[in-house]
Amino acid sequence: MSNSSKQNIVLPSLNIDNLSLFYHKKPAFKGINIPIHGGKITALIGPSGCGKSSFLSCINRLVDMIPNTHIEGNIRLDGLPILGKKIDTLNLRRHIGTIFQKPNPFPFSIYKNLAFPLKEHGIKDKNKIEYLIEKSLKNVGLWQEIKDRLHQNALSLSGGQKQRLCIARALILEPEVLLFDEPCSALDPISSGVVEDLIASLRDKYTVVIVTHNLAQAKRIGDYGALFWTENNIGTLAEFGTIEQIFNHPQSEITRAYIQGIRG
Ligand SMILES: Nc1ncnc2c1ncn2[C@@H]1O[C@H](COP(=O)(O)OP(=O)(O)OP(=O)(O)O)[C@@H](O)[C@H]1O
Repeated sequence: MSNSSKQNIVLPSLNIDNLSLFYHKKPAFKGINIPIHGGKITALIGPSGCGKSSFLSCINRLVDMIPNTHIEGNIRLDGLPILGKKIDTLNLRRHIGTIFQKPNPFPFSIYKNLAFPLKEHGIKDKNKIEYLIEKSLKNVGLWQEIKDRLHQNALSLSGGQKQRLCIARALILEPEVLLFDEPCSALDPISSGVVEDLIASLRDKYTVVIVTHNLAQAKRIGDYGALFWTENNIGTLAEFGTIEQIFNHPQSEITRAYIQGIRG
């Protein structure tokens, strides 16, 4: 689906209902309720260890790969439950792309990095693959920069280019939801700005959830914000609201103190 046609469809929401995650029976977070609005950017903020990354790993079901984990509660994507053993997680991750903190291109060519997920999902037609590679690189503003070096090793790219390639690799499967786990924190300030602008440009085309330690970034690009906190070493949700509410009219004393840099 092209980005222009995406603008005409309703993007899926994610409903997080009383979600708890346990590692080896110990809760990482408990009782999280968040409505993640379709086509908007929801920024997850909060101190280290309060469960933000673990929360993302429940949405994309990467948590299934960690032994001795247990989830309680529900996550619904466009109303459909996505937890449970019967869900085809490979197919789910076609709809929910993830971009990690450290740009992690595979150690082979730029072309193969982008062709790999397509082949994994059964797309083998060379013309279609080349069309989708060009489209996804254009979507992240990389096409002009690297169109003449598609067969060079992706590890030869700069840090910012690598991260944009990883975003292109997520976009190539045409997901509706994108999860970003501190996508700028390993980048220099200029590359960080380029990637941040790119994420902001995805608003209205994808449902975006971003974990960031950079409060200014959350304020700049978020539509909604969720402050995670810890009580007795267990993650909780201190507050969810519009970014305007979180930063200018917080309802919780914890949020007020965290935003002002007094706590956390
Ligand atoms: N694979 C794991 N096995 C056991 N415990 C884990 C695992 N991953 C995370 N945890 C624990 O779960 C809690 C939440 O960690 P998580 O990384 O989700 O927090 P975070 O808010 O994303 O932190 P940061 O901002 O530092 O990335 C922590 O106590 C952490 O030690």
